[in-house]
Amino acid sequence: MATRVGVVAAVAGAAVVALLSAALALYGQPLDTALKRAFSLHKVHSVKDMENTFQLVRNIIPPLTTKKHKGQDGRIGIIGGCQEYTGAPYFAAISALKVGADLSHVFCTREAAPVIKSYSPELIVHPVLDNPKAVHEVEKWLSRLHALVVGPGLGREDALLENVKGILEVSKARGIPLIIDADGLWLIAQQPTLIQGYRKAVLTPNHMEFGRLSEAVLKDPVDNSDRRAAVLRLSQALGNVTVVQKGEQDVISDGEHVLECSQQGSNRRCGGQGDLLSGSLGVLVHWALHAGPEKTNGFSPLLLAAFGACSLTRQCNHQAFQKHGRSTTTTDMIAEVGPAFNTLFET
Ligand SMILES: NC(=O)C1=CN([C@@H]2O[C@H](COP(=O)(O)OP(=O)(O)OC[C@H]3O[C@@H](n4cnc5c(N)ncnc54)[C@H](O)[C@@H]3O)[C@@H](O)[C@H]2O)[C@@H](O)CC1
Ligand SMILES: Nc1ncnc2c1ncn2[C@@H]1O[C@H](COP(=O)(O)OP(=O)(O)OP(=O)(O)O)[C@@H](O)[C@H]1O
Ligand SMILES: [Mg+2]
Repeated sequence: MATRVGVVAAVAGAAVVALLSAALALYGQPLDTALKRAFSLHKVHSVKDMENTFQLVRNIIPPLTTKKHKGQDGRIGIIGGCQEYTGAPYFAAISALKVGADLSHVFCTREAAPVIKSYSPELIVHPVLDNPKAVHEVEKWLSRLHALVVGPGLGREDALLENVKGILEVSKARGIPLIIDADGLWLIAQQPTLIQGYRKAVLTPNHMEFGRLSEAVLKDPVDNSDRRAAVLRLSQALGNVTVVQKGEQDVISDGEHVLECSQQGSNRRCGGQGDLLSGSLGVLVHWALHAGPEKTNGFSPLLLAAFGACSLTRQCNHQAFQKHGRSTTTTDMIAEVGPAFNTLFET
């Protein structure tokens, strides 16, 4: 299989950093250069790691039983959808359902709502995001939601971003897992303190978004020569917020470990694939946190969820490309969510 998992044994961070700092003081190297060296020394690539990680993802998938009521396998909220972008929140919300969530809510602007509703009768759509009481309108639903995906198709209008700031604050106060994507990451790049130290958050930047975030948080340009070190460093600087840098390989870190997902996809890069990823991740994060430590074997639940969502998105891309080639679109990928999920996780 074409997946490689690079598990960077990141060791008890503080002790290592202290040791390195001391050593570096002697040799006069910058700390981050040495950290990169140290972590690349600990890299392990093996089929066994890959299979172990897939097995842990399989462990977090809730069984389908006759005893459950609607909602138990996931109630996911998407914050996004404005005049320009209605496809992105739809892709994220429908992907959450196709992965296995029971209910998927979209909180969008008034004019985007009828459009998004018209794509699918399966989605619950709230036209509240440009309402002066948007924070209150979303907060009313938070006790019923297991995770929020913030950003697909949100746009960058100041008034909307101000409302989303409030939504992030009330969600954090309730301990709701947050997946921040697309224009949600634009907001975080303006104000990194909004997410600083919140360990139930996963950021899913593409190439551009990662550059903006890194420059905002670390105050220097990204070093693209070592993506693992760059992702690890950003996660650490954000106080161990999990970061997924999407690309030719997806690089995932919680500031302690680094995983790499290179599940075979295709060379087709149509828009919306990132939305499929963030919507899927909303469900998998809920499942991973709900599964508990005995199922995750002490591994970070968010890291496992991210690895699962990346593998799934890439497998959907691979399968859709087999059928549609260059004409593959995200809608074709969404049709592959069920079969791809079975291929990867239902053994
Ligand atoms: N159908 C829809 O409604 C879609 C809406 N989308 C939304 O569009 C908004 C903006 O997202 P973007 O991702 O375009 O914004 P970004 O500001 O991150 O990206 C800007 C542009 O950079 C380019 N780019 C990407 N990777 C690059 C690389 N490796 N090197 C150089 N350039 C690169 C892309 O062409 C992209 O258009 C978000 O709200 C997003 O959710 C997208 O999700 C796509 C689908
Ligand atoms: N060069 C690549 N080769 C293989 N897979 C890739 C490549 N670039 C991105 N991907 C995959 O595509 C998915 C989406 O990543 P991408 O960088 O396109 O996100 P995005 O720009 O946020 O997408 P969106 O259009 O939804 O906003 C991820 O699962 C990633 O693994
Ligand atoms: Mg995106």
